[in-house]
Amino acid sequence: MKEIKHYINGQYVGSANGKLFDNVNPVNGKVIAKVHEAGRDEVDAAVKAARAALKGPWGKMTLDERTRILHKVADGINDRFDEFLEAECLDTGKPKSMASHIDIPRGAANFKVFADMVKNVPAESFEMATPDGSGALNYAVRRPKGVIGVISPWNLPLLLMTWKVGPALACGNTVVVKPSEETPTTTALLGEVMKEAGVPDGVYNVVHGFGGDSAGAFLTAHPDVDGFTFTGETGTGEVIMKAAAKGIRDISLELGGKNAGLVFADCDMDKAIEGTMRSAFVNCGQVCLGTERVYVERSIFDEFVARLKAEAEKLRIGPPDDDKANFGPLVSLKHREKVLSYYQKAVDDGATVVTGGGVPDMPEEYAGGAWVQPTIWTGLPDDSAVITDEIFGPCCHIRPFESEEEAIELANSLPYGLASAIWTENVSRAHRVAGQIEAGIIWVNSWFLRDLRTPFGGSKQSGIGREGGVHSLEFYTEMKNVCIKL
Ligand SMILES: NC(=O)c1ccc[n+]([C@@H]2O[C@H](COP(=O)([O-])OP(=O)(O)OC[C@H]3O[C@@H](n4cnc5c(N)ncnc54)[C@H](O)[C@@H]3O)[C@@H](O)[C@H]2O)c1
Ligand SMILES: O=C/C=C/C=C(\O)C(=O)O
Repeated sequence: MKEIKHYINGQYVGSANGKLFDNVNPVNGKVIAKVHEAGRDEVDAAVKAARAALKGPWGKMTLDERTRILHKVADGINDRFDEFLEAECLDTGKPKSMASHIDIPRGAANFKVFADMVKNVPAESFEMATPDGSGALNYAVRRPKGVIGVISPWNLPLLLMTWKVGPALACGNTVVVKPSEETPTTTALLGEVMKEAGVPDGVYNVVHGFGGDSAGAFLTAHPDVDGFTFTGETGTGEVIMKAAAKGIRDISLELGGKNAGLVFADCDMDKAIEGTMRSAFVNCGQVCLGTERVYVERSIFDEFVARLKAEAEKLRIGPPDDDKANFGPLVSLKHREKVLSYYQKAVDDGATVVTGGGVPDMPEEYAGGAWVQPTIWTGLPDDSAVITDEIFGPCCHIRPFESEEEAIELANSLPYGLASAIWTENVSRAHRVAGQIEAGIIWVNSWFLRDLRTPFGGSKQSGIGREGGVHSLEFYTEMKNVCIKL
């Protein structure tokens, strides 16, 4: 059986404690690899290697050399596109048609975009007067933050990990990555690409394992890590924030959401249906930006529900290799248990199940997989846990609203504030509503349309800080002001 090892100081190494855990294919429940679980020793070795590389070749490299190497990393991902695609789809079960358009290309783009960006960011300077009349000049320079701990989730594994590693390395930092225990493979494979591209040993390190009392906790407790960037659940974010407080380490947190879609009667219904379909069901609903609460203006409510139901029932469930399939399984049976508990809760709370609500019949070979039906509800009270909790499954609840004010109030009613989608052809309304929604990312007549130069992150309990564009550079560098008395 294939083994997935840590990548430390440019070498693949196993765990000294001999602990291995299963990597399971969610399409059929079969074990596809055994993964080494890091103990404190491996985490310590990875942090030491990262510190040494920072002081060594990586820290001494010119910006030109560094960014040229990062372009080679991007090219290396593209050269081995099929291997990355296969690995990502085995770990997650997601359709190849999706991963080949989103996950893998973004894995490469995350290196290119930030490599180019760091070369083009101006520094500040201020001239000032002094009492003696000679004046002074201030200028700011950016320096790498240091060793960065990267902790990433399973839903878009390569995309979300490289979204952090790309800018971190472009800014001259070194990293220790702890990928999700559910999806270790592409993060491990990237080590080979780093080596081939000429990234010095110790710059990119990977330790595998779980969160609490395992690699994740050991990494966040390690005193020689200078900052942490984390994407995952809000509750985990709180734990990591506490760990980072020890030693006053900086954090960037991209956390959970319970995003609202607002559909106004003046929308283009075709666009609203297409976008809401994607936002509720793509990646089997496992996208932090996804819409689990859909609010629709009363006059078009019945038509919208009927059309979304018709489209959801056209989704084709199947494994990654099925070219026609656009809907895969959830990431694991454990996650399915959670999603199904909300499907049950919806019924208990009096929902009308418009479509789905259970587990689809699958052929024998996929019976052990984490399959679940795309599901739409109406009729739930606003305080049902189905409406207030992030489910992270292929489901949404649709509720009518009477006025713009009510729609905004409903959208803002939860402690999350990650993303929102507004569907209207009225430009004034679009600006007005976008201005009042409490979320870090607002899409108007679109969803998950990404320009990597833009600020990305959540407000309220959906995160702290922004990544993307210069905001990533803000987090991954320390600014230093030099004041020269003339
Ligand atoms: N805001 C965003 O940009 C964004 C993007 C994608 C996913 N998410 C969120 O991620 C969640 C789904 O991902 P998940 O289930 O993998 O999240 P998770 O929080 O369970 O795990 C994320 C990572 O944290 C690690 N971890 C868990 N406990 C830890 C601990 N005590 N110390 C250190 N590390 C620990 C895990 O092993 C994993 O690598 C959802 O809530 C989703 O909304 C947010
Ligand atoms: O599941 C969450 C998706 C996050 C997407 C990004 O971080 C991105 O597109 O950069």
